[in-house]
Amino acid sequence: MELVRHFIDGKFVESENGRRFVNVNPATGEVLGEVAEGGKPEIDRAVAAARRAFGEWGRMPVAKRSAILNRIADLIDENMEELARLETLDTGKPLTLARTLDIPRAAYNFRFFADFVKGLGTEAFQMDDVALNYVLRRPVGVAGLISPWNLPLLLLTWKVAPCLAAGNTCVAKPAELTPMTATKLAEICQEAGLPDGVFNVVHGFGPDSAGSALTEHPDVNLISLTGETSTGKAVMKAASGTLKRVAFELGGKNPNIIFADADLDDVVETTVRSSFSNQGEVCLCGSRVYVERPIYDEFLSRMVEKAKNLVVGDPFDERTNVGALISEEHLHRVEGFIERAVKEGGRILVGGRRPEHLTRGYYLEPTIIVDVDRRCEIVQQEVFGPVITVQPFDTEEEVIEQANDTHYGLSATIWTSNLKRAHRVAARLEAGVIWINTWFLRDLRTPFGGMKQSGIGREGGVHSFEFFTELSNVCVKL
Ligand SMILES: NC(=O)C1=CN([C@@H]2O[C@H](COP(=O)(O)OP(=O)(O)OC[C@H]3O[C@@H](n4cnc5c(N)ncnc54)[C@H](O)[C@@H]3O)[C@@H](O)[C@H]2O)C=CC1
Ligand SMILES: O=C(O)/C=C/C=C(\O)C(=O)O
Repeated sequence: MELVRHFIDGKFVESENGRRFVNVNPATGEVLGEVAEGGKPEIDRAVAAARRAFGEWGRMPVAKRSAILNRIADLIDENMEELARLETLDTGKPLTLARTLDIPRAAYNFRFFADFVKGLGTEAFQMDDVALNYVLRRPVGVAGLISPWNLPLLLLTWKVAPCLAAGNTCVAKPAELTPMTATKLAEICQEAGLPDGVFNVVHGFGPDSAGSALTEHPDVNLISLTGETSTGKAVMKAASGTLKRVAFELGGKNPNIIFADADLDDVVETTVRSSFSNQGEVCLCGSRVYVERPIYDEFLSRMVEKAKNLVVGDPFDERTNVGALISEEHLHRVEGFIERAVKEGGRILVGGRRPEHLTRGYYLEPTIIVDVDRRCEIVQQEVFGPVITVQPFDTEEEVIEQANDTHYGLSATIWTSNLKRAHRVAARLEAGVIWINTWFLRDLRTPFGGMKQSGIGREGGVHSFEFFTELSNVCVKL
């Protein structure tokens, strides 16, 4: 792609001051192109355009809005190959994953919310023969949607689709490391007939840039962010000046709890995925693996074997399982976690290095670390890379206590053939999303989000609409 531009009020534009930054392909380290670097002036223009468009879009009949959103979904499907290629160039993720997860889910996000909004109801309460209360639901206004680099189009559309379905307009601020599919989505929105100003994209950085200008803007009503926990804290402060409503999906340090009676073939196959898919750059990855002692050794030997056989390399090669990490800086960050884990007594069973056969790009071998203490940094902090720790446990009580012992609370996985135990453990885990004998199986009607420092609020189904709509109670005296 040549220059990646902003999309403001239906036009692809550069920044007023002409500033740009470079976009790097993490699989090669080569420059892919330049990106317009937005700041306050671009955010001001985009917010003004979104505010102007709000009246007409918010009042449009739901069926008409829904038809436009379904058209966007169709066009995402039609542009599948190009979108998948752009996502792989930007992120370094395997093309096979972009084709099977990221882009199909982006289309489905639009289709799902376009349909869901048509069945959305409200409440009514009768006070005997005295009065009737009914509730009006309406869009809130202009939303700021801030997304991360790991699943760029999937996570951007997870916000844009319900936001627009509810009748709001928005300014999206994609992650600076992965700008391309957001601008392609703008082209698609235009082709689908979305009115100018309803969806705007401003590229740029977070602090002192487009991100902070958006979160501080007095005419933005809502901020939805997916990103790091520390970013959530900064955005909350910035948004407090004008008391914006916020929804945050933040980091995770998710426990994967494996009891001895689980189906080990299934466990190993899925745990390889939940540890290393998308290079471990998924907030839902089960990076802390707890294994009941009787199967600990066998589990480890099978996992090590599988991890060694994963193909790390060129994301465009269909045989590749693990692509490149997002950036050189992130690769150093992940390597730093591994080094400190070893200093704290951890033992690397497999991986821990850059693959020797890859001389450029930001690759890391899938890594399994054992013999770590529960207080080690690697057990407590989100790494966001292809790195897991594995620890044995002896009792249900002990593993629940360890699983809950971080300040995160995003997701958890439980493996057992004893369903009574599975339900009992699930009820005690401090996590917003819990899987039993599976991982990353998503039903978009369900609440999605984190407890503790993993987030504020829930997205999905009616929960997205709770965030993206205002309610007014009307009390009528009978
Ligand atoms: N809970 C969840 O669903 C998910 C959480 N994440 C988390 O995101 C992180 C990886 O993504 P990154 O892009 O590095 O996260 P990040 O927090 O650095 O950036 C996310 C977005 O926020 C923007 N941003 C950063 N600082 C900002 C500020 N002060 N004001 C306004 N905007 C700001 C960035 O430009 C980017 O668009 C991981 O830590 C991961 O846990 C990622 C995906 C999903
Ligand atoms: O399925 C979803 O809606 C979200 C999935 C993944 C994340 O949020 C994440 O990695 O970051």
